[in-house]
Amino acid sequence: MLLRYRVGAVVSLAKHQNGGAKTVLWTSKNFRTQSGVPHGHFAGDATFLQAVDFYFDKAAAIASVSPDILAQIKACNNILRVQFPLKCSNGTVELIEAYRAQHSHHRLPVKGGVRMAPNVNGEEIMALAALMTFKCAVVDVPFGGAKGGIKIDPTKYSLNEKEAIMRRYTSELVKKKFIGPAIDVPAPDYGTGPQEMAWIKDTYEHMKSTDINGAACVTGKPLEEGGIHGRHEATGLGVFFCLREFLNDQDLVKKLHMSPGVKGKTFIIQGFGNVGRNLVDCIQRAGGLIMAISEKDGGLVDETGKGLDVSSIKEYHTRKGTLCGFPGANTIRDPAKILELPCDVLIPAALESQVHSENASRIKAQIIAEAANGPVTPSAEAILEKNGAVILPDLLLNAGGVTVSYFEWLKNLNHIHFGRMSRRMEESGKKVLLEALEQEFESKNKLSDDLRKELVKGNTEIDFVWSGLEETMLVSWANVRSTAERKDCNYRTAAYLIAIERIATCYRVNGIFP
Ligand SMILES: NC(=O)C1=CN([C@@H]2O[C@H](COP(=O)(O)OP(=O)(O)OC[C@H]3O[C@@H](n4cnc5c(N)ncnc54)[C@H](O)[C@@H]3O)[C@@H](O)[C@H]2O)C=CC1
Ligand SMILES: O=C(O)CCC(=O)C(=O)O
Repeated sequence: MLLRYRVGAVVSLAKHQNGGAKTVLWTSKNFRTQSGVPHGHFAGDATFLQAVDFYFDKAAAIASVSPDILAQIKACNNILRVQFPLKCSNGTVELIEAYRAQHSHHRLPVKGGVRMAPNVNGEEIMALAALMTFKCAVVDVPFGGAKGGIKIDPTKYSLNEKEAIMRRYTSELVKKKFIGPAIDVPAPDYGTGPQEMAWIKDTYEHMKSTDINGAACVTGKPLEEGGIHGRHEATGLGVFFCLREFLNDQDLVKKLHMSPGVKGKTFIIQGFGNVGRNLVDCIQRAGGLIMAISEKDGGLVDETGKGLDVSSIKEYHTRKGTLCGFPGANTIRDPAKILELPCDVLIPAALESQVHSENASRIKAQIIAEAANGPVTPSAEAILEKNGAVILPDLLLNAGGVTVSYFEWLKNLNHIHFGRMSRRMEESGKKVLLEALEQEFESKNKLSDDLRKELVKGNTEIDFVWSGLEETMLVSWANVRSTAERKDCNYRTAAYLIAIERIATCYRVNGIFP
């Protein structure tokens, strides 16, 4: 497969020495040779970056966009690679390797998570950054795409060491102007969460103490640090909203010989982290049956036919740090095997390239819901689709996270939380209305205090967030569904097509500087 790269705004392969940090501002061109063996590459499959390029090209072929603009949209603009020393708790010094890729600046700031994983490499981060560009465009969130990665296994480092790594990484981003509320806004991803985001914010604010919008330099922060209610659950909930729409669609499920609805459907989830844990709650509440869950070191399979007891499993997982050995289910040590068990919906919620050319033909699920980024390779997609399965693609399905990050960023720029100005006003308006109705109808059966409270309740921040998230996911899904129908293509191609045409419009309308 041919990969075309463009030299981005950060051009020369220049090395700087600063305080022990070796910084290389790479062109994308020289990246492949320098970054080593791409993570997740199964023989016979495209690498993650090749996969994103492949999916892009497939949609580009049916887009009404000129080849020169397509080349611009496809290219990764900047990639920053830094190496810096970490003074470890045992007194030794370790070299840490980290990245930030900014794929597209057609909208600013650029946006995307930062992951911590042992297999992080430049190509992977470029693929993830490109996905962020297309994801934001699909759900109409006004950001360009970016992604960061730190090549460590976070479970092997103490809290103090992780803090030092995150703060140094942030300081490198500040020095290279790769972070800021109007420039580039990181968020949580695989292996990171609110604590890491708090360190990013604090470091940024120390280095940029006059930036009144400093809190908006990162999203996914703890609530006390300017985070927003609901960001933690947002990705899982967004996945659920889309999946629920698909399963409630009589015409679509009929084609899979299924009855409509979530209730009674069987689900398998790979990865019990932020996305997976929040998602299983939504599925269970809607009557879905969780038949198996896998983690890195093994997973659990239901033996009762009624679905796993998820709340007990969560408690066990939090306490033991593993799923294995949970008494109420069958432990399977090889997590890869769990993907192949019978179910209606398989939800990969861990890493890329998990369903590949070698295992795709053994997948029994008819619906693959991509909660993770890039879990299905192009070869696997071809096999799954040939076998009649439907794939709900990552760039639509897991966009709930960045959607709520957008709300958090807006909240930080506004310096006020959603609902603060309106909640009591809504409540007093509704009270007046209720009292007027009661007087008018002289109701003998007055409303109970509880019902009255419920009826007059004004909207709080979480009400705004859920409403905005549901609206975004449902409108985006409807758009992807109708585009797929109109263009006679799969949902992934439809989502890429929507993204490409939106970004192309942006170039057309704004022009190209200079
Ligand atoms: N956190 C977020 O808001 C968003 C995350 N995503 C994507 O969702 C995926 C998961 O992210 P998070 O849940 O945030 O990460 P996380 O780090 O909270 O959880 C991921 C879990 O997957 C497990 N895992 C790793 N390899 C596995 C394997 N082979 N089999 C089974 N389990 C395995 C890990 O042990 C970990 O518990 C990633 O692809 C990420 O890029 C996408 C959009 C937003
Ligand atoms: O919340 C964000 O800004 C980005 C989340 C993310 O990294 C992703 O959607 O893959």
